[in-house]
Amino acid sequence: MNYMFERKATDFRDIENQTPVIIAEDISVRRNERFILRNISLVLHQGERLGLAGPNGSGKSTLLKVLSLLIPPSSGRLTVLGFMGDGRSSVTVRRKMSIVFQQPTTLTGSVLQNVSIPLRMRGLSAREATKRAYEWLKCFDLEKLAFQRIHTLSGGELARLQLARAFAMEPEILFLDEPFAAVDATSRSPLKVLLREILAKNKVSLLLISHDFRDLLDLTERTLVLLDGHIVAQGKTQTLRIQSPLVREIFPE
Ligand SMILES: Nc1ncnc2c1ncn2[C@@H]1O[C@H](COP(=O)(O)OP(=O)(O)OP(=O)(O)O)[C@@H](O)[C@H]1O
Repeated sequence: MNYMFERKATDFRDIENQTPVIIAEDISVRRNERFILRNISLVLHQGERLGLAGPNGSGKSTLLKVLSLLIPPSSGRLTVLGFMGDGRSSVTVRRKMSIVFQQPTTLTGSVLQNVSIPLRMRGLSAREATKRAYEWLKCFDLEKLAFQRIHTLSGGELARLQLARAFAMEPEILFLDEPFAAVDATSRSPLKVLLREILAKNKVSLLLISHDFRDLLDLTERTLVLLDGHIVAQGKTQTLRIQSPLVREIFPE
C-alpha cells in the first residue's frame, strides 16, 4: 500500500538520545474495581512523535488524560517535563502542554477570540495575542473566518481551529485525541501534510491518538498499541504492522 509520506532513512532522528519529556512507570488506573489501564510504562522524548492506537475502549483517552495530568493514576510513577506528577506542580507543567480532545472544546464568540482569549489568559497583551492568533489562523487557512461565529463552523473548520489554538499556545508537549475525526477524506490528506510541516518546524513532542493507522504512519515515528488497558505492541510505526500479527489483526489495513 502506498502511504502519503514516504519516509527517507534520514528522516529518523536518534530519538532515544533526546531528553525524555514524559516518563511513565507502571501506571494503572482503576475504576469501580476494574482496571482501565494496567502497568503502563512508556517514555516520550523531546521532539518525538508518538502514536497511540487500539480498539474502542482500550484505554487510549484515559492514558492521554493521565499523561497530560488531567487525572491522577491509581498507582505508578509519572514524571512530566522533569516534574513528578504529584498535583502541586501540575499547573506549571500543564501550561507547557496543549490538548485537542475528541469532542471539540470551544468558547462562545468568534474564531479569532477562540485562539486569542486563551493567550490573553496566559498573560499576553491584547496586541500580542491578536497577532499570534492571526498567524496561527493563517497557518491553518482560517484567517478569512476570523470573525465568523464559532457555532457556524463546519466540522473540518472546527478541527483546524482546535489545532490552530493548540499550536498558538506554543506547547512543549502536544496531545491530539482523534484530531481528524470530523475531517472528511478529501480534506484529511492536505491537513496531515500541513500538520507534518508544522511539526517539522517545531520542537514539540507529540502524542497522537487515531483509529486510522494511516494517520499514525503519516505523522508518527513510533506507536504503542493498547488492548484492554495493556500495551500489547510497540515499535517503529512503519514496521509495526509487518512485525506484529496482533497489530495486523487489530488494523487489517
Ligand atoms: N471515569 C470512568 N469510570 C468508569 N469507567 C471509565 C471511566 N473512564 C473511562 N472508563 C472506561 O474505560 C474504558 C477505556 O475508555 P477510554 O475512553 O480510555 O478508551 P479509548 O480507547 O479512548 O476508546 P475510544 O477509542 O472509543 O475513544 C472504557 O470501557 C470506558 O467505559
